[in-house]
Parts: sequence; structure tokens; C-alpha cells
Amino acid sequence: MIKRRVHVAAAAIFSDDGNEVLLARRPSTVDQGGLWEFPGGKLAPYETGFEALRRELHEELGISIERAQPLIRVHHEYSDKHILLDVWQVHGFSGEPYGREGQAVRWVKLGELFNYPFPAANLPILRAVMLPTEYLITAEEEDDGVFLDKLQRALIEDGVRLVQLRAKSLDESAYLARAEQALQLCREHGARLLLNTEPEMLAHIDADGVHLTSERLMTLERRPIVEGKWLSASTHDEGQLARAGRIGCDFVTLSPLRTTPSHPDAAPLGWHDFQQLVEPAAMPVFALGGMTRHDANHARAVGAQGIASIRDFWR
Ligand SMILES: Nc1nc2c([nH]c(=O)n2[C@@H]2O[C@H](COP(=O)(O)OP(=O)(O)OP(=O)(O)O)[C@@H](O)[C@H]2O)c(=O)[nH]1
Ligand SMILES: [Mg+2]
Repeated sequence: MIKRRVHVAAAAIFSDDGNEVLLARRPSTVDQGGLWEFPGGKLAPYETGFEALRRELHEELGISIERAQPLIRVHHEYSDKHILLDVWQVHGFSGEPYGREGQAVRWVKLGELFNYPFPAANLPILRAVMLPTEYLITAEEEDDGVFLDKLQRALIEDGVRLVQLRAKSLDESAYLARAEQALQLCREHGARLLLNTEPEMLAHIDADGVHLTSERLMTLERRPIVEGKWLSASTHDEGQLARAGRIGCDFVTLSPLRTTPSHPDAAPLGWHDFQQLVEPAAMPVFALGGMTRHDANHARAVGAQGIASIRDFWR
């Protein structure tokens, strides 16, 4: 059987405070009936994704979009079709959304999204919706006081909400002590903390997840931590991205986008190769390597969740 290829534009519509998204329930009579979804529908011939999005949101919810940015593109094989979900984030619209086709619609808190049944293709979208657009990787820092000051500055002034504790120079007990302090600070600011260590470390400290080095990633055949904790990994090529997908990483970094002082000999990917690698990856991907917040829009335009950086946040 030759599968149909279906291109769908869908929207994660955020509330003004950014804490909720609007879901719709598919009528029980249609394909995937009864499941919740991000409003949207198939592109008409000659329509772009954004044009389809505007039309569908007007038809299904009675709203007009003012601004939208790409969130994630997900390719998924259903038994009868190959689907591309082209998902946009909408942070401004006019009109009061309601189910114009009789479908239920509901504002749902980000933390409660996993309580709703979605089509099988939607898992990467849920992850993308729940993650911010910036991922801070901490720098090597000898002094705990200096470390905490810099982390606090990034949380308060830059509004960072996702942090990876990378501290290769600390032994295990020093790392654990620093992690306890960092976790407390992150919790105070509603940020998530991932540990760049052996996954077993989560037994000793209740952090939000683990970040795998690419080396560690390639030794794993299955997900090393429970669902509900976040699992991310460093990747540099197609093979590593594929492995991250196979073991169920929630998201990854892909690097180096540019040449950086910390990795002068690694060949940079550049935006073109980055985009090619990200397209088939069914999970959020942060661009890493010489990135600053000024690169975030460009990164999202080529399919990234956003940017990951040490230096841009560590001042
Ligand atoms: N809108 C939307 N569709 C999704 C999501 N997840 C997902 O697998 N799909 C699939 O993508 C396809 C979207 O088709 P649709 O039924 O919304 O298309 P449409 O609005 O153009 O409807 P129509 O074909 O009845 O005119 C369906 O096969 C649906 O199951 C999602 O989150 N939102
Ligand atoms: Mg639809």
C-alpha cells in the first residue's frame, strides 16, 4: 500500500500568562475521535503552513491569529498515512475561542497536559510546549558562592527556566553538594534542573532529570530513568539523534552550530546542515555552539526549540 502523505498545520495557543494552552476534542465520529488535539487541519492545495493555520483556527475556533512562531515539526507514520504535523506557537489572537464545529475546547495547564489522551504523533509536541526556548548549561566554576551568584543572576535577570548542571571538575560528593544548592535555587524560581552525571545520581537527589553526554547516550539501549523525569542528551550527528529518539530522550542539544573557543577543532554544522538533521527528529532540539539569545528566532525558524548556551547566560 502506498501511504497518503498528509501535511497538517496545528497550533499551541498560549494563554496571556503562558501557563495554559487551548486543546480541542476531536468529535467521536472522525479519525482519532474522542482524543484531544491542538486545533488545526490539513493544508489546502497551494497553501503555506501559516496560511492553513490562520484559516483553520478561524474555521474551528472563530479566532484570528496576530502572531505565530514555529514550535516543532513532527513526522509520524500512522498505519494508513504518513503525517507531518507543522506546529506553531500562538501568543496573540483576537476573538473569543469556542468550538465552532461543536467540539469541546478547554484551557489546560501545562503541567496537566499528560492527563489528556492525544493521538500517537503528539508526544513530541507536548514536550515542546512544556519546554522553554533557552537551555542554560552551567560553566566550570571553582567557588560555590560564585557559582550560586551567577546562577541566581541568570534565573532572575535572564528568566532562565531550564538548567543543566555541568561540572566535570568536581568529584562526586562535591557535585552532589552543588546540585543540592542549585536545585533549591532553581525551585525558588520555577526552573527545572537536569544533572549532567550518571543517571543513577537521581537516586540521591530529586532533581528534575538527567542530561546524557553523547558517549553515555551511545552505550544505552533503553531509557535509563523513569518517565516523568526529563531526559536530555548531547548529540552531534544523525546516528546520535537516532539513538536519542530510540531510547526515548525528551529533548536533545545538537552541536556545534558554530566554532567555539571550548571546542576549536570540531567542524561547525551551520544552519543548513542543522535544519536537515533536525527535520526527521521527533523531539525538541536545542541549537548549541556559539549561540546567543539573538540567535533564538533564527534557530526556531529552522526547526529548533531554541538555543542552549553556557557563555551567553554565565556572566
Ligand atoms: N489538528 C490536529 N490534527 C492532528 C493532531 N495530532 C494528529 O495526529 N493529528 C492528525 O492530523 C490529521 C488532521 O486532520 P483534521 O481532521 O484536523 O483535518 P481538517 O481539520 O482539515 O479536517 P477535514 O479533513 O475534516 O476537513 C488527522 O489525521 C489527525 O488525527 C493534532 O494535535 N491536531
Ligand atoms: Mg481539524
